[in-house]
Amino acid sequence: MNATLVETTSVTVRYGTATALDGVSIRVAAGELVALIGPNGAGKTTLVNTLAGILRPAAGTVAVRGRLGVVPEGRQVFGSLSVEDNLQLGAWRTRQRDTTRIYELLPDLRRVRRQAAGSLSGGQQQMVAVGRALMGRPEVLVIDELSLGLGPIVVANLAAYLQRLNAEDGMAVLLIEQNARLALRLCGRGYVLEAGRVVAEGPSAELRRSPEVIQAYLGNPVSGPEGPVGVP
Ligand SMILES: Nc1ncnc2c1ncn2[C@@H]1O[C@H](COP(=O)(O)OP(=O)(O)OP(=O)(O)O)[C@@H](O)[C@H]1O
Repeated sequence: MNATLVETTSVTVRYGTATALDGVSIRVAAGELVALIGPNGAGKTTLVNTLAGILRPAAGTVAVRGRLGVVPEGRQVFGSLSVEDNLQLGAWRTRQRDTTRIYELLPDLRRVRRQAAGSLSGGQQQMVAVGRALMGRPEVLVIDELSLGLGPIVVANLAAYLQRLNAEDGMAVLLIEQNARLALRLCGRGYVLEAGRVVAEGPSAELRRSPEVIQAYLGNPVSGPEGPVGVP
């Protein structure tokens, strides 16, 4: 079994008296693509912020053993800064400021590298957010809603970049998504989070056959092997 990079064990997180995560245990090993799906309010962003160390669990443990990169919900690019400067900010930890590899991976960004990030489309801003996280050379990338507000072609392109990074660099990904169809196609394994609890987990192929998952998230069975992701 590959080394564990990210692991939560029975993690509970509260906002005041409200429990947002209730005994959540998940694991991401080196080289894995892992999906975490769930409806609005399930606790997905709370989990991301807990992994990032922004929130502290009331109970349980969080272990992050590899370099962690985070693409936060809503992208949070610096709108008045150029694309290049946004990417450079991602190098604060490694101080390796060479953006060549990022533009190789995300060639659409090269063309707009001098533009203010705030003037870009939603899809381009999401690429900036991904590129900025990649500048930290993460061993595991946590993405909070890759597909939010983006068209299917942009999402398919971004998914293909993630597959490439996973295949070429062995980067692990924890993909947190409301688009279950996309997440369970892209990732080999997944978790279903509902009302702060993991209610199902396993290989994506099994989750895609689960009547509960089909009813709640997919609408109809999704067949075929994992990726490459076409139209989500
Ligand atoms: N700052 C906060 N203060 C109080 N309650 C919060 C806070 N942030 C989130 N919550 C509550 O915690 C629960 C989980 O919220 P969270 O944002 O983690 O869910 P989510 O799965 O990311 O939802 P979405 O898909 O809508 O972004 C929700 O019931 C939410 O109302």
